[in-house]
Amino acid sequence: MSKRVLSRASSSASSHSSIEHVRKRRREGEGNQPTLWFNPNYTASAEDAARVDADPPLQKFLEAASVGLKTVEGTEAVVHWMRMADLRIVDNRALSQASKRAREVDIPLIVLFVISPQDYVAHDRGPRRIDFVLRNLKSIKRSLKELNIPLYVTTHTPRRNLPTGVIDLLKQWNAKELYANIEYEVDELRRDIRILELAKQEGIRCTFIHDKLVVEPGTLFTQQGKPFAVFSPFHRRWIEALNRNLHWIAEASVPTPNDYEIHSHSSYADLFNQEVPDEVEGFECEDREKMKVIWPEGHGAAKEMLDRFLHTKSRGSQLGPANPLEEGAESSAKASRALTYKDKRDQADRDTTSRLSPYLSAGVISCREVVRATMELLKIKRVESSRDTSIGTWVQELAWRDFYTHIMCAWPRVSMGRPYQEKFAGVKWEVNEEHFNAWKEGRTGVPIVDAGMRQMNTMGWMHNRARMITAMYLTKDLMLDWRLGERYFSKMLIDSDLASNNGGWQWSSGTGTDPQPYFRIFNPYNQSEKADPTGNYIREFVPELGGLRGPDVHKPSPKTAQKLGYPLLLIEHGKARDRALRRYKNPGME
Ligand SMILES: Cc1cc2nc3c(=O)[nH]c(=O)nc-3n(C[C@H](O)[C@H](O)[C@H](O)COP(=O)(O)OP(=O)(O)OC[C@H]3O[C@@H](n4cnc5c(N)ncnc54)[C@H](O)[C@@H]3O)c2cc1C
Repeated sequence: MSKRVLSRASSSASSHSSIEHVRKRRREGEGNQPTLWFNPNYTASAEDAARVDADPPLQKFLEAASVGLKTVEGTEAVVHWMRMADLRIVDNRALSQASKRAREVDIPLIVLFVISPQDYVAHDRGPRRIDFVLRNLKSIKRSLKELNIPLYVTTHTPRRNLPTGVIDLLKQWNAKELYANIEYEVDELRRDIRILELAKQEGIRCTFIHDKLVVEPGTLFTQQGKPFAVFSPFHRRWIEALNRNLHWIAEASVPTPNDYEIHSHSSYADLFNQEVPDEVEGFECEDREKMKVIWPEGHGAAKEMLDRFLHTKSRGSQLGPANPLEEGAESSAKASRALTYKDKRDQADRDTTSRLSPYLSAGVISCREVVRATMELLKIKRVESSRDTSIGTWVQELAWRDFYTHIMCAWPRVSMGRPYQEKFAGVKWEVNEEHFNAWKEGRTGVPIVDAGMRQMNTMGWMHNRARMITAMYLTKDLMLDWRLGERYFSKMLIDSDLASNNGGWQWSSGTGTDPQPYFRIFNPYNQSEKADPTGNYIREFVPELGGLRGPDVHKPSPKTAQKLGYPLLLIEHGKARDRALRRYKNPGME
């Protein structure tokens, strides 16, 4: 097992001191290769995490933003800084406001995107996610050009002086107005606090806007005035507050075109000629052509996928790596996947869910637009989010998306490699590279686990139920550290989102906010029958078992497995379950 994997595979006191040691030696940007010779801290100490929780970066950022400059003079352009989670022109709040401001003072609008490879390393981003960003940027660049708005894409390393780089660009363009949507991750908030400081010194006004979520963080509180740590009461407040404030999901206007003269402007005309790179060094996407077919870029594609989810029924043909916009789906509202979601969503053997997560994670479509679409479908004037209806159940998933980002903002420790429930920091994990590799490659001998992992390796996406099953198998059956799985998912998923991924992993490992304690341990075989009643999911992704029918496909006997060249079990579920219960009950003990 590599040193890096080992260092994250244990949270004992001795391994902490070795992490500290490595941390001291490896400083950001150290060495001569600025892009790749960079090793961020993966696991904060309990003390550091507690300090950050006590004074969360979002709070500090909002305070810094509130004392920023209110007026500026002599600006020649307005800049919208587009980020990793707002890659769209339609219904983009900061872009819309930047455009309004540019029209108000009759100056051009410039859109900026900064590729920051060290941030991608720090967040365990994978090549598919980065490639998806680049593909979307190319599409946005074309659309913005039709509005005479340049999109300027630049690459910056090291990340520690990225704020200076951005402010220098603004100075170069004589732009004293900067607009951006807020990114809620700890590193990004700290970066933006620095931007605010530098901007103030340089007479630049910054406007940061909430855009990622349906309900912004810091809006919902318990009766005791605390952030919610449990989903059900959070969700009750979420839907109640949303229906009282429907303007929260109002559409932001599309940007107004710049004057055509910008194409002959001495400083800005060249910005149109600069190309979006095809790839980022260190993040070359080997299966790009396949990803382009399964996950076509652009708001138009996202909108079409949403429409199909709302108006067409699920198809077995969409089970694997297929083009989601293929012709042939029957169009009938009654057969809509959205209207059968409540009963069918856990089924992985058809495209029962929307598959919009890559688009929502990268902000190719706004979460507000998808909520509005559910209201239009039902022809209602309020948001439906009850568990009793299919649309309501689907909207509730969007509330989960909000919830996990709210959790990260209130308890930033979770994104610093710490469990939400600190008492589980000492749980004894196995260190077993062979088992970890078998899990990653889908060779555990448990068909539903292997199908899920192979689906992600093939498609860059995994069905939600399979994510839960595979994550729980890693942490409770193989007893391997949840952070190893979190990191592997993040690198492989095209929809990787720090808050949702972390929330999903901490839910599955029992270290998170979930009131159900650690002793919820999935039986993977029972789960398999529910998630894959036809067995088609397993047969699609585990071709060795393609000829099996009935219960055998969920649990082939050792003799059958051997005959078919399918791996034998790594561990027996009953024994693994006992071990997990023992270790969670007594953190630190064998
Ligand atoms: C271990 C684990 C890791 C995960 N990692 C990610 C991740 O990196 N990025 C990500 O977007 N989702 C993640 N999820 C949540 C969920 O699995 C995916 O959002 C969902 O499978 C995407 O498919 P869909 O778009 O068809 O979802 P639908 O069922 O159509 O749901 C609609 C949207 O709601 C949101 N959503 C649905 N379920 C969840 C959930 N449990 N938590 C948060 N948001 C949700 C997504 O934005 C999704 O696109 C993870 C879940 C687990 C258990």
